Parts: sequence; structure tokens; C-alpha cells
Amino acid sequence: MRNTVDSNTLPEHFYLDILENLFLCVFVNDDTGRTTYTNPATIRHYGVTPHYLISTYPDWGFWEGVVYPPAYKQLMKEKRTIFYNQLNLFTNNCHSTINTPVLKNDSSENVEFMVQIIQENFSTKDLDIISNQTKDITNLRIDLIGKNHFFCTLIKELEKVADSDIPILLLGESGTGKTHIAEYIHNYSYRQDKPFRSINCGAIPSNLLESELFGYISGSFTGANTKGKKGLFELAEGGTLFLDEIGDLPIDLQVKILHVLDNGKFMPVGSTVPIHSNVRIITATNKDLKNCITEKNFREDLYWRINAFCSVIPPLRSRREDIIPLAQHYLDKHNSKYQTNKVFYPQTLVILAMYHWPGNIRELKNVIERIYILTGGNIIYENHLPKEVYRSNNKNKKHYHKYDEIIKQAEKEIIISVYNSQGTITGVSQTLSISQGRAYRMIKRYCNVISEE
Ligand SMILES: Nc1ncnc2c1ncn2[C@@H]1O[C@H](COP(=O)(O)OP(=O)(O)OP(=O)(O)O)[C@@H](O)[C@H]1O
Repeated sequence: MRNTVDSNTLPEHFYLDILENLFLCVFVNDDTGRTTYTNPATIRHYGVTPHYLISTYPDWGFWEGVVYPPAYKQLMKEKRTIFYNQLNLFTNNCHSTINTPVLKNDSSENVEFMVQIIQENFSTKDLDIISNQTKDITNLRIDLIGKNHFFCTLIKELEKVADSDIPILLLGESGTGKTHIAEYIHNYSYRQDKPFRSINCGAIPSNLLESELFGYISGSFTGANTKGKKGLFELAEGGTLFLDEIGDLPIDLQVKILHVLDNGKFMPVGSTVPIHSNVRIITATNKDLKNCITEKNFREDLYWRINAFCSVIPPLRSRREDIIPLAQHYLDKHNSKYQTNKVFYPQTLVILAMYHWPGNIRELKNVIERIYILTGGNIIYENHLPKEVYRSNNKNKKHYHKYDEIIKQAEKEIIISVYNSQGTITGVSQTLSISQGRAYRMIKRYCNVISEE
């Protein structure tokens, strides 16, 4: 027996609810191409609410340089349903798109409006990443925003080693999220209920660093607290100690850290009694440690000890698809903290996504905070952006359409950074899951030196 529903009995909002909850993105455009309706799936696809897109045209404003190719002109001409793949230039994702014309109910057969349905293409692997990401974000106390494939793979690898005690070395430019990721690893590990402590080895005078790390006993030096003081190794007992800017650690303290890693014991300043330590060590630097070793500023034995597992965190400009979600995330945080409803004007997001972010996520976070405060109304326009971001727009725009160049630049940055950390063709080939031949060719193309293996 057929299951039938009498559509006349269903209230209007029933259809609207379906549209508004679809995973697919739906656009309705009038015969001039102007968008008259779109559903909230735009937030997932393009990082903006429908509100931004109503009344925009497919070939200017927000859409300029965002998707390729536009298809409505062909549809107006041919007046038939068109199936095509469209490239989202922000995310490099391919969208399967179906564009259907609805013809006027008269003899003219002109197009009255068109309905476009857009679906992002997922591979099984991507779906797995998405479901796991959701699980991670809800389970853990850390908001780790990122959908870039390389970044997600890196996080998955770190999750696998999180529960072991092996030391992890995080490399990457300043502001890429090394401290944030160290905290994420801690929260993902069995040590999550124990303390997470961190210290920037480059920011503390070397004469104070030893007592910060290992503590001191009473009367060990002039000006010291008479009761003595616990150091970070003791305060982090059972948990994780994150040593940021490890490349700036004075050489005498490098010996002491190596000793704790090898023997699980340390000695507070002024004491002769060793204290047992059960702490997971995560280190980070944006320095080239191999270079520091050559210049005799870093001990090679410590390098190998902390480098049991190494990850290179990519700069934000190499994972552009993360820019809009991060910007939206920080804006949402301010909105919920101050109970406001500020939104980005579409072109503002385009400029944010195109900027090169030398200060990485830290810079993006600061920019969002600043424009949030300085914007009086509810809409954040492009001219609210700081000058350096706003002005870079025209310069970048010229290059933005050169898709191949962007891809080549991203490839170059990845190869250089992985080669710098791995140092060998095999290392690059294994890290990036590419053949040794391909790794060899790319290292030869992008790095000046090819190491003999
Ligand atoms: N994936 C992410 N999702 C959300 N916020 C992030 C993410 N990565 C970093 N952040 C935020 O960006 C800011 C900078 O990150 P973080 O301090 O971890 O960078 P860093 O690489 O350790 O910098 P530095 O080398 O200068 O110490 C922090 O406020 C952090 O919370």
C-alpha cells in the first residue's frame, strides 16, 4: 500500500522548516539573478548567514572570487536544468550544483525564477573527520577550530599519541596555535584531570628560569621565599608541562631537562634530595632547532629526546578555509559574552579570507576583538577592518584569481616546513603520504638542498 500525504493538510511552515533544516544549500534567484531566498546551510558552506546573501547577484559583491564558475547566465539562455561542479575558492572544495529554471506560466516561456541546490562533496574520509571533530569539540574543554584537511590529519595523529607519554615537539610560526594544541593534547590524554602547566622559556630571565622549573628550598638564595617554592615540574605532577620556545632554553638548563626526561627525577635549587617526577613533556618552538644545534646553542641529545613525535603546525595562510570559521567563532564568543548580534558584512569576510595573516590565529583573534569593539552598529563592514588588512585587499585580489599560483604557494610552504622538520626525503614522503619520487621532486623544486639518504 502506498503511503500518501495530502499536501493540502500540511501547514506552510512545514515546508519552510524542511528548507531551513536541509543540509543542502538552496538558493532561489529571480530572472535578473538576484537572490530572493536562501537557507541557513549557507553558514556551513560559505560562513555567512542567509541575511548577507539576500539581494546579492551571483557575479558581484560577496560572490566575487568565491565560487567558480557561475552558471545562471547559461541557465537563463538555455532554460534547462544544469548539473555542474562548482569550486569554492575559499575552501578548495568542490560543490555539486543543480540549477533548475522555473518558467513563467504564459506563452513567453521566459524564466520566472531559478532554484539552485548545492552540495559540498565529501569523501568517506572527510565524513569521518567531521563526525570525530564534533565529538572532540563537545567532549573537550578546548575549542579547536579547523577544517583544513592537512590540519585535521595532524590533529588526528596527535590524538593517537596523546595517551602515550612520549614527548611531543610542536613546530610552527608564532600564533599558529602551538600552546592551544598542547592544551588540547593534554585534555585528550589520560592526564586530563591532572594539571596542565606551561612556561615560555624565552620570556623569563635565565637566572630565574631554573627555580621556576624546579623550585627551590628555603634559604637557597637571597630574596627567596623563606618557605621555599614549588617549581613547575612539581606543580604539574601527574599532568603535562608545556615548554614553549624551548629553543631559547639556556644550555645549562637543557642538561637538567634532559636529566628529568631520562631519569624521571629533578633537584630543586639548593636541595640535594631528588624529587620523583611523573610529567608529560610537550615542547614548542618557531626556531630551526637543527640550526641551533649547528651553532652549538642547542644540545643534540636533548633534541632527539624531545623530538620523539614532531608536528609542524601550518600557518593560517596555508589553511585559508579555517579563516572564516575562526573569525565567526571569535565573533560568536563576543556576541554571546556581551549579548549582541553583530554580523560580518559579506565583503568583510572575503577580505579576511584573503589577508595573509603574518601573526596567524593570534592576529586574527585580535583583529576580531578590535573590530567588534570599534563597530558601533550591528554590521561589521570592510572599512571597520584595520588598515593593514583592508588595504591588502586590492593587492591580494589580483592574485586571488590565479588559482594555480595559490595552490603552488601552499604546496611550497608545506614542503619547506615538513622538510625543515623531517630533514629527509623519506621523512617528507611518510609525513605527507606521498611517494618518495614525488617528495624528491618537490623538495628539489622548493628547497635549495636535497639531503643524500
Ligand atoms: N585551532 C584553534 N581554534 C581556536 N583558537 C585557536 C586555535 N589555535 C590557536 N587558537 C588561539 O589563537 C591564539 C594563539 O595561539 P597560541 O598561543 O596557541 O599560538 P602559539 O603558536 O603558541 O604562539 P607562540 O609561538 O607565539 O607562543 C590563542 O588565543 C589560541 O587560543
